[in-house]
Amino acid sequence: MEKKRMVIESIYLRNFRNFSDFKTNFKDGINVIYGPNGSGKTSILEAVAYLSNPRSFRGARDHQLIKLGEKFFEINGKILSGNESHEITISYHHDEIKKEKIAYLDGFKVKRFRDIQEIFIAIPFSFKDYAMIDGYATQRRDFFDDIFSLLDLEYYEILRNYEKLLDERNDLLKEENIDRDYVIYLAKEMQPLAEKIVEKRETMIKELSKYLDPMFKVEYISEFKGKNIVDYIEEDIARGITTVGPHVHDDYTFYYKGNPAKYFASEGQKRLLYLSLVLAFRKLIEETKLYEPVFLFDDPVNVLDPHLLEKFISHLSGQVIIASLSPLLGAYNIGLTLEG
Ligand SMILES: Nc1ncnc2c1ncn2[C@@H]1O[C@H](COP(=O)(O)OP(=O)(O)OP(=O)(O)O)[C@@H](O)[C@H]1O
Repeated sequence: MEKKRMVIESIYLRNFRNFSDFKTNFKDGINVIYGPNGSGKTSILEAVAYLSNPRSFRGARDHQLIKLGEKFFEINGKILSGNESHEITISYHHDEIKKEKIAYLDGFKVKRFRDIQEIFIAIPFSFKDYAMIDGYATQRRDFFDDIFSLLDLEYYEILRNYEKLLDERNDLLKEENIDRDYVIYLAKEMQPLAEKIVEKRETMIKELSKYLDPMFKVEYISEFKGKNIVDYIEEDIARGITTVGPHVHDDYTFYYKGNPAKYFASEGQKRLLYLSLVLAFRKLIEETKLYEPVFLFDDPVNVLDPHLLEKFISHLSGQVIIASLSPLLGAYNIGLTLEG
């Protein structure tokens, strides 16, 4: 079956980050948004990604995306999805009276945000994220959770439901008079989801590993596996938080030539490892999905040396949008000034 190629043709931003009113076109193939620090390069990638998955890939809360002093933002994108033209608009309104996020597809209100992903998928990678190799477990979990959510929509749903229950349980555990029965009930609801998360992480890391450069290896270790959330109720009550689950101690370890990358790999090798992960993920999408998404890369030019950058660009196909401090040869360059 022919792949559904996804392309964003233009974007129009209102009150998004530093932009009051901004429009640009994109070409199919490689696009480079270039401009000085603070001109809004990453914000444009963030807006494109938001059209596909309405939350900031930088971890910002929605209200932080609204231009300071304003009460709403709106992102509008013209999309080519296979042979069809579509228009996606997402607006977020935030003031004392209401907080409301609405998505429209071709002028009609969308019931479930994930329906948009049938039309448009844009996958962001921030090359600064290679720091997660040395960083906290939570950064590594977030990195893989994002990737796995794109590879498997069921994983995304399970994770979302688990996190909702977790938030609710953690709020309850902080109360003075804890409703013990309900806290236990929530633990029991969370347990099967937690087990499924671990199972899916194990499967997907195996799949991803097939495409990783053989110099590198990534291992997923779940300390939660075999545990039951409900058994830790006393500790949870004492500490006011859910202390076990795949959100706590589960982690990923990277290896370079058989040794833990964190301690053995040079900075350049860690960057190469990150690049290899990105390309492995890309390959996996190519092999397993019936669509060709748009890839968004923040700052590869700063992180990769010219040789790696060339290698990276030679692997790219489909539509790609890169944020960079300077224009790149052979790309469609979109310049920004500091005013946006
Ligand atoms: N909610 C907001 N309202 C107004 N301005 C904002 C808001 N959020 C961020 N900014 C500003 O928007 C500008 C653009 O930020 P962005 O991270 O997109 O820049 P960039 O071009 O990617 O920079 P760099 O090259 O330094 O990474 C920054 O000056 C930032 O301080």
